[in-house]
Amino acid sequence: MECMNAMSLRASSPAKIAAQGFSFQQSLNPVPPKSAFFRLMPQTHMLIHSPFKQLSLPAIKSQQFELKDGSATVSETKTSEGDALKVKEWEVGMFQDEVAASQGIKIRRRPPTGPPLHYVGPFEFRLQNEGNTPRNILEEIVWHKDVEVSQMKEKKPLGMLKKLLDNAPPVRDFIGALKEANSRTGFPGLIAEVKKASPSRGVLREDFDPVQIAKAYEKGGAACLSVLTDEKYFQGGFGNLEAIRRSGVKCPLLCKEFVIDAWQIYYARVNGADAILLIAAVLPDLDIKYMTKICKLLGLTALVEVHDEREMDRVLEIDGIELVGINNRDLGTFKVDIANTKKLLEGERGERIRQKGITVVGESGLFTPADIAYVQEAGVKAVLVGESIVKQNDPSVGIAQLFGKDISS
Ligand SMILES: O=C(O)c1ccccc1NCC(=O)[C@H](O)[C@H](O)COP(=O)(O)O
Repeated sequence: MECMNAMSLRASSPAKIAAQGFSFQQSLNPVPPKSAFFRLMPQTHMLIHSPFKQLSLPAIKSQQFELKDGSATVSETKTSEGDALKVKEWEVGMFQDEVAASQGIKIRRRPPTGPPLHYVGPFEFRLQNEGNTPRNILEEIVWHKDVEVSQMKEKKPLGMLKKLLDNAPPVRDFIGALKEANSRTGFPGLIAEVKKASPSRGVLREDFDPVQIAKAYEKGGAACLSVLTDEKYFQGGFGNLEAIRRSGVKCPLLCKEFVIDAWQIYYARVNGADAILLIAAVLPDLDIKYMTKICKLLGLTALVEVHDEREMDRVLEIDGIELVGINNRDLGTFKVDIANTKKLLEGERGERIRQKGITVVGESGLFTPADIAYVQEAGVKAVLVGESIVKQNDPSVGIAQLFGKDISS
């Protein structure tokens, strides 16, 4: 399929490059893996063409060659400091993807190859190819997030967020609230999701008032709330998180985001989050490790989400993880199967999780008391539920129906 887009390049600046991807690692690790991400390809560089960012053609005068695999390369005839930084930024991206792939992560963090260019008179076109087209919805979300976050960071740099931290509301104990609810009710502690829409289910609730829904959840006995902050794919927002926090709702709040950059953790904290989601299908081990440390530094709980055995095994190798979510939904295909929770908690793996004292959350596709009993039997101490309760006229009644019992007191 042919897609006609103006040629574009990623915007880069030393600050942006420093703030992207590895910045937090550099700040915490005195010896960053320089050799890896400052490795330069001699003479010839592929250019990144972001499908999301249309920027003016920079001052690289280049000659184009088409490779056998269909990707285009250009050889520079003139370089500047800015151009060199763009190359480095691309290399950081490629390095991240290589590391991620070696850990079984299929989600690429950014379009890894530039599309072939075609010239028709004065116009430049590009063809959609495997390299510049997201493979599934999760990859599309992550690529979009990459652009969104760099724009947000320009408006509110980390230094500004750090100053705002002084006035941020105190953090509440997310895991403590789940455990307390579990021992009080005998059911898994409920993380009730404030979600207007999702890519798999479309709009779940037209009359969506996040504060009203949050209050109903609290009244119905939710231990914690999960607030979708992604605007494009879930019709959520940080405004919702902030408004719920300001409304006086006492349940600790999970910022349900697609985190790809440590900056987002600070941003979540400033906007009233008590916990944040880290998705193992997106983040390599080192990112999870350092982001977990940043969460601890800020007092936030990290909910590390896995979907399969390999992701669970990776996460179990990382020290300091206290809360793990097993998503029953495959975020690439949307297939939901609650047996996934059971599968990942069986045998030696389950034993290891218990030994490590990790609290496990069963996530997605829970609709009935039988579903709750099934994942509880499998070993979860908490559940994360969206659709089945957010769709009810009165979400507090929805909670009672989900558990087959009033769990509010
Ligand atoms: O739900 C989706 O369509 C989706 C697509 C891509 C990434 C994440 C997605 N959902 C996040 C979740 O898994 C759910 O919001 C959450 O676990 C609650 O699930 P449910 O109770 O089934 O609404």
